Amino acid sequence: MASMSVKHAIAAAKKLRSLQERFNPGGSDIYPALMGDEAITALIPSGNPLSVHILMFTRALREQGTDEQYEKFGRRADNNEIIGTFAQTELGHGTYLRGLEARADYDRGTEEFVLNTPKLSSYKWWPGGLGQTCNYCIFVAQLYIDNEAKGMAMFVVQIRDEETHMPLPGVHVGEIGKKMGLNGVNNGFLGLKDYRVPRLNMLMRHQQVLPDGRFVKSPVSQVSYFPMVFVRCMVARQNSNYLAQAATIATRYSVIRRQSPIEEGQPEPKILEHLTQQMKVIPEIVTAVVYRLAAANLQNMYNETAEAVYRKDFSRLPELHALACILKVATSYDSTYGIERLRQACGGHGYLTAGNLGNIFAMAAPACTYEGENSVLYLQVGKILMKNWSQVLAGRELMPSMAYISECSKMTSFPQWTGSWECLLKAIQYACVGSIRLAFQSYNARVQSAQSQTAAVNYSGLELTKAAELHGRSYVAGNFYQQIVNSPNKHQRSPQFQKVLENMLELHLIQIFFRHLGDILRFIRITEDEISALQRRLEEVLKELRPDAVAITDAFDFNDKILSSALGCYDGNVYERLFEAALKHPLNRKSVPDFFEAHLKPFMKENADNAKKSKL
Ligand SMILES: CCCCCCCCCC/C=C\CCCCCC(=O)SCCNC(=O)CCNC(=O)[C@H](O)C(C)(C)COP(=O)(O)OP(=O)(O)OC[C@H]1O[C@@H](n2cnc3c(N)ncnc32)[C@H](O)[C@@H]1OP(=O)(O)O
Ligand SMILES: Cc1cc2nc3c(=O)[nH]c(=O)nc-3n(C[C@H](O)[C@H](O)[C@H](O)COP(=O)(O)OP(=O)(O)OC[C@H]3O[C@@H](n4cnc5c(N)ncnc54)[C@H](O)[C@@H]3O)c2cc1C
Repeated sequence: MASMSVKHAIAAAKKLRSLQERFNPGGSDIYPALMGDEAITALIPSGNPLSVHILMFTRALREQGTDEQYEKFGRRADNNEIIGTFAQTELGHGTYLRGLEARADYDRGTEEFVLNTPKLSSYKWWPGGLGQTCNYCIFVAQLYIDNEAKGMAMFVVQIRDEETHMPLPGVHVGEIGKKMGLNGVNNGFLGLKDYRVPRLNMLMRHQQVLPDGRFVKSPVSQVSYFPMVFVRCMVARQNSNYLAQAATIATRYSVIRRQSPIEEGQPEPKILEHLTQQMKVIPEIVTAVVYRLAAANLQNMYNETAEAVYRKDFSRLPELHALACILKVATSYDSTYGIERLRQACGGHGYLTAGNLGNIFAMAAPACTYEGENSVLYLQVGKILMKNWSQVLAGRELMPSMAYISECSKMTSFPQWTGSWECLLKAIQYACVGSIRLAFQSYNARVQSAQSQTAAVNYSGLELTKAAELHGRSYVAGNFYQQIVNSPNKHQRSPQFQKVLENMLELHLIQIFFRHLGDILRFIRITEDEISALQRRLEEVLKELRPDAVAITDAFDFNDKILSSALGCYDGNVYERLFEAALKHPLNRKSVPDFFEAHLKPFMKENADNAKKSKL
């Protein structure tokens, strides 16, 4: 499987090169890379062994290395002359970066770094492509000068001979084993023993070690985390894509499959006529659209911030970090749960490999873990919200994506309930700010009672993650509302198209309202009649969107090869394709399976003989 994946990945990387030359000759524009990776990722159901090379290795060389280091390593990596990965996570640590054990000791006598993974737990473990594909990596280690820890640093390390691909002396490298999915990625392990690299193999755009061993600190230590921010932004886009693929499959299947008359004596309807089926499928279509728009916004913010960082302007890093965390978590959680809901909406056939929903789930699910485990990133955002609440209390302005927090903090109570879109959006934001306030009271009380910040974060963790989740909902719903209601190109849309978009906004806001009704009722008084009115509107908007469901998913424009699903094929010949896939199963090559003579027949005969004996 790994070699097949590498073969496909190389073919797509060549396509990527031609895309790059067509779209942006000689440039390093990321979009062809992403499209290439999107195509590679979609066309290789077992995952792309070059993903981390494309998305992290090449970018770290560009963003963390000096111009000279880019010339020496980065250009060859961009040109796929060398293939690398990003080796940060260890067997013993993934989340807690300050606990990483791999070390780099500076030897001023030879102007080299001596790299070691001192214990088994220090082995790098998980990096994509590390097992067999890569001959280089970015090796993340704790930097030591005269045995004094200086923090994390990144090193360009060659791990295999470029001609023979043999591991170099001092390198212990291999595959970590079978996973739930992505088994074409050859995630690997890496141990280094007294492995020496020249001083100039440490990426030094932001921090330096001079020949005499003097250390020049980075102006902003977090800029070394920047490669992770990029992938978090990509996860938001990638996982909204996976959800869109699953929604396309389930929607098409739901208008082919007929089951259970709604009226006695009537013919069996398409299952998408059942209201409960509409509630399983249509909200997922809308969620895919909502996150695709949010991910595009985030991508633009990433590009602007990356350019600013290149100019040593780090001012927008904190906001990008907060948004990248919140969107990576929200899209990976909601897409993973959504794909499973869509699989279940396809009944038994949804469980067949030929439907491909299981594989899409297996591709989407690890995004809840990699690039920052989701609850850890929620806690990270919770901490940032605490800092921002202190700013609110001090009357200071907040970053643009948190401006609503200041506005809501000035409201002494929630205005008269109208049920309008603005009202629903404000309710979600108001509940978020109420949750932030409560979390802050708990957190601050702990800090005031002499608990350390880290301990206070831990013991306030449930409230911090709730506040973070509601902040994510507020940001995503607010972004969708702006794009539908206040977009500058709204007038270019046909009235019919605008109506479909507004129906999607209606559904998204009501769905989020009901999902967080408990959180909202904690801070806002809403009557039973007002809630029942929203229930009616939910049923109504599902009915309104039902006729557009297929057209919206067709607009995602996935061809049959990308969907790779007998349930979601464009021509709708589901049963013929399921049967065709079944007949291809190896067990159907013979009428009598080999195990009959070897196992089943003796087993049945032994039971029959025993039965006869017991009668005698
Ligand atoms: C479909 C189209 C797209 C095409 C396909 C795209 C596919 C994309 C996805 C698939 C690709 C590849 C496959 C998967 C690759 C996966 C690769 C990996 O997993 S790499 C390893 C990832 N590991 C992590 O993410 C580690 C998680 N841990 C952390 O990030 C940090 O430990 C922490 C943030 C949890 C804690 O940071 P720490 O410094 O230890 O401590 P503090 O929390 O106190 O933070 C101090 C200070 O720094 C700020 N901060 C933290 N992180 C960042 C950051 N990233 N950027 C900016 N600022 C940061 C934090 O807010 C604090 O600030 P203060 O002001 O001091 O409070
Ligand atoms: C498919 C895949 C691909 C990957 N690719 C790469 C790669 O290319 N390069 C790379 O370097 N890494 C890679 N990783 C590793 C990935 O980045 C880590 O698995 C991830 O960062 C989580 O760290 P961990 O595995 O140590 O989990 P842990 O941090 O051990 O998490 C276990 C549990 O502990 C909890 N926990 C941890 N810390 C805290 C805390 N402070 N507060 C509360 N709870 C906490 C977590 O929430 C979680 O529930 C990959 C992982 C996967 C699954």
